[in-house]
Amino acid sequence: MPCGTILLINAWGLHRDPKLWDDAESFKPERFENNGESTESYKLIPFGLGRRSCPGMDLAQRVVGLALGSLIQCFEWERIGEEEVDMAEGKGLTMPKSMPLEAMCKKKAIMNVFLSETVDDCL
Ligand code: HEM
Repeated sequence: MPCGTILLINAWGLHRDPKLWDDAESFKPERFENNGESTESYKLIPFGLGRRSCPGMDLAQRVVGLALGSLIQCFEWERIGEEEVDMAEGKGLTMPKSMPLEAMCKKKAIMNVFLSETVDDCL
């Protein structure tokens, strides 16, 4: 390979390779349970690897977990109809959904306490 060649890693392909993953296309968060202790972690590179990997990785992982956890804890979520959510990928570097996600959410009882306390605190 000539000196100065720019090499791009196909993370999309790597993350779906059936030679690397058991049941590669399925959502199985439990497969990462022991991630920190295993060399398996090098198969998952959403933040890149090495000297130029994402410096915001720790922040992003905390914020995404916190935001997702809050949405699940504070709201009941439902599909808008009987059909499964269409997870087809659209075009683009950031893997947008081809169909926008539409869902219904209803605040859980815990939110009444939270909101009334917040309002009371402001008065
Ligand atoms: C889910 C959220 C995020 C993802 C998936 C992500 C992913 C990435 C990836 C794949 C790279 C390129 C790494 C490489 O070239 O090998 C990168 C670079 C970078 N990211 Fe992130 N990132 C995220 C959030 C953030 C946040 C929150 C910050 C800052 C607060 C950040 C700052 C940067 C910077 C400055 C670079 C360039 C690093 C360099 O070129 O040396 N990122 N990110």
